[in-house]
Amino acid sequence: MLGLSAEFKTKFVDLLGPAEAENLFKAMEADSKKAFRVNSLKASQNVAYSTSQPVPYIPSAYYGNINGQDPEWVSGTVYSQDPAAMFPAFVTKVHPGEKVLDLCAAPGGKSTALGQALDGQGLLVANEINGGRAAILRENLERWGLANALILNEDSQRLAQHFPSFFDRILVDAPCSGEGMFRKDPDAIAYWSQAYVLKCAQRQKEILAEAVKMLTPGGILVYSTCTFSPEEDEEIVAWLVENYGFEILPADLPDTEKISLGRPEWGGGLADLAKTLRFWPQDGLGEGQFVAILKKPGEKAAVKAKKPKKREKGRLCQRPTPTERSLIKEIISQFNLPQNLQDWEKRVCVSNGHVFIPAYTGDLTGLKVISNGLELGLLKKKRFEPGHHLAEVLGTIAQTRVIDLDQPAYQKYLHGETVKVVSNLKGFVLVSSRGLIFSFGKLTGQQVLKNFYPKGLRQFVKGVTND
Ligand SMILES: C[S@@+](CC[C@H](N)C(=O)[O-])C[C@H]1O[C@@H](n2cnc3c(N)ncnc32)[C@H](O)[C@@H]1O
Repeated sequence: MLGLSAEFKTKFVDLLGPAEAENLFKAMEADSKKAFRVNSLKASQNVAYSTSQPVPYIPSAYYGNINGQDPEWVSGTVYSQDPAAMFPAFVTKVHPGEKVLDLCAAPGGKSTALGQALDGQGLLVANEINGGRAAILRENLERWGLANALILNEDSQRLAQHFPSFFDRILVDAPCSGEGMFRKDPDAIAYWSQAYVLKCAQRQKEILAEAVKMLTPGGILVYSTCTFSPEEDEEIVAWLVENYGFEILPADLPDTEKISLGRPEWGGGLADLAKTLRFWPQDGLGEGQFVAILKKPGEKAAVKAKKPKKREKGRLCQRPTPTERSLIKEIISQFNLPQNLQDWEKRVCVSNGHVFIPAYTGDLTGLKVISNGLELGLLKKKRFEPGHHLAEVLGTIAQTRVIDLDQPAYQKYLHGETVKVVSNLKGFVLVSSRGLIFSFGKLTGQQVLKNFYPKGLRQFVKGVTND
């Protein structure tokens, strides 16, 4: 038994009527639905999981459980996600080349989908206010093979000062009272009260007020929560319409019993609230979710990034010396490069030995940057060592310098051991298992594969998310 409070039950009996409320309470007692998305950016999407039960509407998404030790997860070929939580990024309808902000991004389920839709062109800014969660966000985005993401650990107010009217699309997947997560996370039940719902609603308005400033006129704001309370859903959307003149857009999904609509009567009678989406556990698609698509008034105008001052520019991007450049090239040129990295020599920067290709070249002064673009690797004394992020990005196209490990060798490698292999290759190679690239390694003359799987990730192998 979940132990729903009397206050919660009374509230939802009043809202839904006794019969429908009983359906909701019953569904909350059932097992949660598990699903995963397959990463269309990766060269091999050959996953060993069953794909016989697709999630409706979402491309390459299937019901089923995944294991965080499997090469599918470790190589960023799949992401474990609640099926209903796949919809906010899907209905954001990102196009390659756009500037997209995921304002409340960690652990990154929705950011992986937004970045994937950009297909290597344009910019994804993924922001998370909590430092520990921002670090996990970085791991998940790197694993996904995204080279064009700027990851920030900021508060929405400070972000808004840097990016006025800048983004074409913004997703605000807001912190909420989490009623839709009750069956996955019983702690959320203990935490729930009507006072907490109202506190969350206030925080959502504060975050959204900053998001509005960062959206270009005519831009798209997608607002989502994983909660059912109208104070955090329809009422918030009605507030956006009333205070900022947003237009509510339809999601354009074919009718289905598995997706319900927003309730105009729960948001002051605004008829267009019926264009918003509600996912209830009793509808059988996934956990609880609310999604609204909103268009900001005005015509789109091209907005350029704030240029860094000359002094800052030099600090942000120092070009490698000719010697450093040839050390980097010697390694990089051994691998096939995806289209968006062909011109890496023109864009490469060095900062404290870190060699990277920035996703964003505008002014970032004063912002907490977790990572900017693609980290190619590290310059050490007279050598260049390619980084893990690069291995994940190289996994997006076919490669020839690859050592594929069988299951026992793969397990050893994940735990940081060296493994013996039979190969004529020497030096840096990509390492895969079941054909899924997940790391760099270095082959010595003795056919020993030295381990380059990052130490921090070795502990995180079990850390599969399901947000
Ligand atoms: C619902 S979760 C986001 C889940 C995420 N979108 C995903 O799909 O993986 C909300 C996140 O917002 C963060 N958050 C809370 N207040 C914030 C703020 N003012 N600005 C940015 N993020 C915030 C929380 O730490 C939490 O990680």
